[in-house]
Amino acid sequence: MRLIQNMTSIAESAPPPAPPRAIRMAVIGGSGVGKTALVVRFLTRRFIGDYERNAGNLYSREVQVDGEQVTIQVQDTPGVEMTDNAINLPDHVTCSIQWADAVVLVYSTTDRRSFDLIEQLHRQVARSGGANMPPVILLANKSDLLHLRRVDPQQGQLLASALGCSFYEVSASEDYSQVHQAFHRLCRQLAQQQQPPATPPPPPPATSSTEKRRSPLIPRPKSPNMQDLKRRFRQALSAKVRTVTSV
Ligand SMILES: Nc1nc2c(ncn2[C@@H]2O[C@H](COP(=O)(O)OP(=O)(O)OP(=O)(O)O)[C@@H](O)[C@H]2O)c(=O)[nH]1
Repeated sequence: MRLIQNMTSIAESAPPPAPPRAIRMAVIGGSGVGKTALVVRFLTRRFIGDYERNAGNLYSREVQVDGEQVTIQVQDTPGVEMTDNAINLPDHVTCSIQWADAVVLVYSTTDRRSFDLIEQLHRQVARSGGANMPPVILLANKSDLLHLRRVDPQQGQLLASALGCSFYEVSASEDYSQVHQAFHRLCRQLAQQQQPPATPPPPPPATSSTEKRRSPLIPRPKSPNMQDLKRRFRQALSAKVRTVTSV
């Protein structure tokens, strides 16, 4: 009975399990390129044909990444427009770029203007990330609409290579596996980046040649223990008494 009580109190005092790690992604691109369709497809497997114009919804879902339970937060953003060769970046998009750990840039294969936006959007991400540039992937959506194609796959691939990011041509409406593969790869990339290093960092270099680092093989000098101190104290005292009595 007591054993059971003890076990219960141990179980009660155990710390609660840590919440799953969160991965934050922002999906950015021109208007109507299929940002919402892609996010919903990735998170729910479903393609829903019609959405209201996007005001910037945040989606959240727990998924398995390399065996680890991870919370993915995906920020859908309003479409970016271009006027007179300059992009008009809504505040929501700027904030989402700053917030995100990773960015998904999207254009539509049927919309040349959405493709032309990508370079400038990437520049914004780079400017915002500074030295900590977040990982980016480039998605060319609506690949099923062959008769309406305005951007060749090679052009997308070339642009992605120039920007140093991965490239996927996908169709939110026709192919779940492509969409999943693209987003999932980004999740893995992020999860690996966020892992603490597997090996301990190397020791700092010695500041001068005369300064020697303590080798783990050289034993530390022992500090005297209490027994030892008491013994030495008694010895000193009896020696003193002997000298006093001998005077
Ligand atoms: N054929 C086809 N249509 C798609 C695909 N993806 C999205 N669509 C359609 O494209 C339209 C726009 O899709 P959305 O997901 O609303 O695009 P968005 O980029 O979120 O749009 P905004 O919020 O207005 O910027 C919708 O009618 C979708 O059904 C696709 O892969 N293939």
